Amino acid sequence: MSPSPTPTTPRPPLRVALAGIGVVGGGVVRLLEANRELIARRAGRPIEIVALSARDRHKDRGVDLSAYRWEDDMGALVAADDIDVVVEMVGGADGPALTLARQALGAGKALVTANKAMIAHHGIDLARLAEEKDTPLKYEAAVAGGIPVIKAIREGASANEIARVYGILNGTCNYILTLMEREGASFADALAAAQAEGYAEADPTFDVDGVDAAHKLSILAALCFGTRLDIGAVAATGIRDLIAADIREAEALGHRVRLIGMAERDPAKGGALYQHVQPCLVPADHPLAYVPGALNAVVAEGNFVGRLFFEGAGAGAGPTASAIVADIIDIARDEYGPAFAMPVSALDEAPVADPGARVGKHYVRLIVEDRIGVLAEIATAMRDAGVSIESFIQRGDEAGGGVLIALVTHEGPARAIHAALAALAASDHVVGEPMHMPILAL
Ligand SMILES: NC(=O)c1ccc[n+]([C@@H]2O[C@H](COP(=O)([O-])OP(=O)(O)OC[C@H]3O[C@@H](n4cnc5c(N)ncnc54)[C@H](O)[C@@H]3O)[C@@H](O)[C@H]2O)c1
Ligand SMILES: N[C@@H](CCO)C(=O)O
Ligand code: NA
Repeated sequence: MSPSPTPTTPRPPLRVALAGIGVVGGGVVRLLEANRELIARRAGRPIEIVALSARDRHKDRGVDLSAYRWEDDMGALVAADDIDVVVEMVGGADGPALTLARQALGAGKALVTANKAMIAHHGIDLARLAEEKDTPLKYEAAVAGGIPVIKAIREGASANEIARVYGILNGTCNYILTLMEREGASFADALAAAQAEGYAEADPTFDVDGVDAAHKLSILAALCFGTRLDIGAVAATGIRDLIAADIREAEALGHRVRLIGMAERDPAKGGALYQHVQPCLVPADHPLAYVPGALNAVVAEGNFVGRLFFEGAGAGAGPTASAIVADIIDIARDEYGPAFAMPVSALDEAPVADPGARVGKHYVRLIVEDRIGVLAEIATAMRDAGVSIESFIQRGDEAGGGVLIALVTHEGPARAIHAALAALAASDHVVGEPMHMPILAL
C-alpha cells in the first residue's frame, strides 16, 4: 500500500507587479482575471496582481483597474517588499525599461519581459545579473509572441545540436505582406491596419525595416547555438522597397514573399554564425508560405529530433499575454533555469559569417527604360559580376514609367548579386533601386 500523502501547507500567493499597461499589459490583466482559478491550480498557488504602473493612470484601457494599487513611479515596484515578480511591458531597448529591469533583478525580484529590443541589446548583462542574484529572467513573449518557442528550444529540444533556425518573426510585416498579396492593398494601408490591431511597435519602422525581427532572431540564435547574443552581427533588410509587382512575380514563379529571419552556424568555418533578416521568395509548398496575417512561425532543425515547426500568433494582446503569464506560472512553480539555457560563462563567442558568402538562387527585379541596349547592359553587369541567369521576364509599362524586368539567377554567392545590382543602379536607364530577394530552398 502506498503511504498516505503528507499534508502540505498551501503555498503563499505569488505577488506580481505590472509595469506598462498598454496593448500587452491590458491583455495580461484580462488573462489573469479571466483564468484566475485554473492558473492557481496549475501554478500550485494563486497569482495576484499587487500593483500597476504606467505613464497615464487615467487612460481608458477597456479594463477596470480600480481594484489595483497604482504607482506613478515604476521604481516603487522594485522598492516594495510585497512584490515577488516585476513584469516589464514598457518597451524600448534602454531608458525606463532597462532601468526597471536592472533594479528589479538587482533587488532579487523575478523579471518577466516582453521586450525583445532590451533582451537583444542587454540580455547577457541581465542574465548575468539574474544568475548573481539567483532570480528568474523570463522573456517568452519577446520572441514570436504567443508561440512557446523559447520554452520549446530551452527545454523540449535541449538535447539537440541545432544547425539552423529560421522563420517569420514579425507579425506586422507578415500581416502587411498577406494583405498586399490577397487584397492588393497598398503598403501604407496595410501598415495602418496592422497598427490599428495593436501588432506594430511604438515605432513601426522597427517592424517594416526588419529591426524587430533582427532582435528576435538574435535571441533565438543565442538560445539555439549557445552563443553570446550579438545583435550587431545581424544583417537586416525590411519590406519597404517591395512593390505589388514583386508579389505578383513571386506568385507567377510559384512562390510567396515572406520576411524571413535565419541563423545558422557553419562548423566548416570555425562555427561562424550567419544571422540575416530579409524578404525572401518562399516556395508555395513550404510550410512558411502558408503562414498568414499576424501569425509567426519558427523552424528549428535539431540533429536528433529533425525539423521542428512552430506556428501561432506572433503579436496582439491575447497571445502575448498568454506567453507572459506562462512565464509567471513557471516562476510560481519554481521552474526556471539560466535565461539562455546555460550559464552566461558557458556561452560561446561565435565568429561572424559573411552574409555575402551565402550561396543561393535569387530573384532580381529592375524597372528600366524601354530602349535599345538596356537588356545588353543588364546581361553585361550580371556577366561581369559572375551571376548566371536562369530565367527572365519582361513586362511593359509598370508604374514609374518603365518596363519591369524580373529574373531568377542560378545559384551563386549573394555578394555577386550585390555587385551586379550596384553596377546597374548607377545606370541612367535603370529607374529607382533594383530589388533582389533570395529564393528559399530548405
Ligand atoms: N503589441 C504586441 O503585439 C507585442 C507583442 C510582443 C511583445 N511586445 C512588446 O511588449 C512591450 C509593450 O508593447 P505594447 O504593444 O503593449 O506597447 P504600448 O505602447 O501599447 O504600451 C506601453 C505601455 O508602457 C507605458 N510606458 C511607456 N513609456 C513609459 C515610461 N517612460 N514610463 C512609464 N510608463 C511608460 C505606456 O504608458 C503604456 O502603458 C514592448 O516591449 C513590445 O515590443 C508587444
Ligand atoms: N511588433 C511585433 C510585435 C510582436 O513582437 C510584431 O509585429 O511582430
Ligand atoms: Na514566444
